[in-house]
Amino acid sequence: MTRIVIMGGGPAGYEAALVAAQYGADVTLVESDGAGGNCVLYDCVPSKTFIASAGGRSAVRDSRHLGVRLAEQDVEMDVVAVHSRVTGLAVAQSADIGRRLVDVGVTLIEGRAALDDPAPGLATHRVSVTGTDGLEQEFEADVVLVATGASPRVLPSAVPDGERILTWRQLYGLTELPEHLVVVGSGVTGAEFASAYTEMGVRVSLVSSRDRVLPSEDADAAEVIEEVFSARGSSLVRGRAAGVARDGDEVVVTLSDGREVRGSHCLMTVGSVPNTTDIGLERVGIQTGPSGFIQVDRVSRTSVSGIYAAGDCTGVLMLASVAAMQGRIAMWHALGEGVPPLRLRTVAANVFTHPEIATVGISQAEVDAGAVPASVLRLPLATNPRAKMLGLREGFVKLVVRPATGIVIGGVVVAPEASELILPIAMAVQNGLTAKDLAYTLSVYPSLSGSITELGRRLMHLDGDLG
Ligand SMILES: Cc1cc2nc3c(=O)[nH]c(=O)nc-3n(C[C@H](O)[C@H](O)[C@H](O)COP(=O)(O)OP(=O)(O)OC[C@H]3O[C@@H](n4cnc5c(N)ncnc54)[C@H](O)[C@@H]3O)c2cc1C
Ligand SMILES: NC(=O)c1ccc[n+]([C@@H]2O[C@H](COP(=O)([O-])OP(=O)(O)OC[C@H]3O[C@@H](n4cnc5c(N)ncnc54)[C@H](O)[C@@H]3O)[C@@H](O)[C@H]2O)c1
Repeated sequence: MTRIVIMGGGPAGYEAALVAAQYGADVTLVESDGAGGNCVLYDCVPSKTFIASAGGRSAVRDSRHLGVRLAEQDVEMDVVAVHSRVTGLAVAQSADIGRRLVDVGVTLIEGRAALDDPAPGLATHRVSVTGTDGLEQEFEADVVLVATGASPRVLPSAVPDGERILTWRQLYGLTELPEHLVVVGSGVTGAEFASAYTEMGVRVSLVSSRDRVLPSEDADAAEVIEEVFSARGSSLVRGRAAGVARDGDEVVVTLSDGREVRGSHCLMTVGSVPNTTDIGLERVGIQTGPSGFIQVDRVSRTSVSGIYAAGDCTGVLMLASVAAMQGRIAMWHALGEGVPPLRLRTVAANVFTHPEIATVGISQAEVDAGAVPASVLRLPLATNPRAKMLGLREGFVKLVVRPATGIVIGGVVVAPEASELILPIAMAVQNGLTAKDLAYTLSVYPSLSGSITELGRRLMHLDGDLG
């Protein structure tokens, strides 16, 4: 029986464990904080649960246009209830995952694991574990998966104190909503929290070191978010934070050009660093890149035979879905299953702002840069009958289609619940469907997804079939 030790129980680790157990391997999963890892306990799950509460308030505000009379200022956020729902749900989901792992026969150990081979180049590996109870154990393994995730990046000049200068993991300890929140960093994490707090009625200043929020996302989508953000009274401050300090009941964010942004609280969202120190990588000869990420190939192999790595510790698209797939692929590969290498081109991703931004495949930026020949068409949701009925004014659907074949290679949806609407486009990208395939699909009338089939109709001539 193949002995597998998995270090870390986030999506990469626990999904790998489920696959390995299904194949009859002897699986030990070592997790320091709780099954589900950071994803479930501190990052993805808590943030999306928090955002759901913000969405409740937005729904009340947005229903004004529909004739519902309820003053926005009368809708109060019970932040203690919100936070306790967030943490309660995270803990419950972690417990569910833990039970599932034990049910399928995985040995779950609470503790910190490190590679502990006596010398590099051995065929089997050794993992030492320091249990949360202080107990030391050693495990022999034919296969090891390193899935230790990542942690919030801390700037030496802006060290979180857990009271007013916070990482996203410390927000749920607050007993009141911030009066004025300064969010430093306008990547996905920063934009999501800036949006959620804005929707909750908090004044937000978002410090962005780049020309725009969400520099890696579709430019038209980022523009919509910036417009919504300023329409709700929050502000975007362009500049790089050089330091953050407390001044009585205030926080002062000093920008590199000397300007200051003051607020009641500061949320640091300046990225993540991989948890790859003190886990014995150098001992077995595993190389990390300049930022400390473990380098892996598309079947999750590290440079050392028998040791795989998956998820955020590899820096390959830091998403739960990708982490989980890397973990599964590692196990299929290690256990001799024929496995297709990881494909990043078909990953659907979503930014949970209000409205949401969902994307898949080739971006317009790649087309505009000449990297990929394609036609791009955008349809504002304002033209969609269902959007009109719902009173939606912002948002759009965009398709990226190959000329000559009409094959759909990318798309963007900016809409409430864009995360749900992106699936037909993701299926088209995954399966090589054409604009014509979308055009011939009967969507519900009236529906937001009707804009996707309508875009297909407008682009169907690109398949070169003059019929
Ligand atoms: C605020 C935020 C929101 C996000 N929202 C989304 C989202 O909506 N959708 C999405 O797809 N992605 C989202 N992500 C990204 C997603 O959370 C990560 O990609 C995902 O958590 C990666 O999973 P992982 O298994 O690699 O690691 P993690 O979830 O980080 O889990 C790794 C686990 O390993 C443990 N560990 C570390 N070292 C050791 C050791 N030596 N021994 C034992 N255990 C160890 C850690 O404590 C941790 O519990 C979000 C990220 C953030 C920061
Ligand atoms: N909905 C989701 O799927 C979701 C949500 C959150 C995070 N994530 C993933 O997690 C990963 C990390 O995202 P993230 O947003 O936490 O980090 P990030 O590294 O993507 O963004 C951090 C931002 O902070 C900026 N920054 C750094 N130092 C700064 C300074 N001193 N002053 C001002 N700005 C500064 C950077 O320029 C960057 O734009 C991404 O891969 C993301 O996709 C996904």
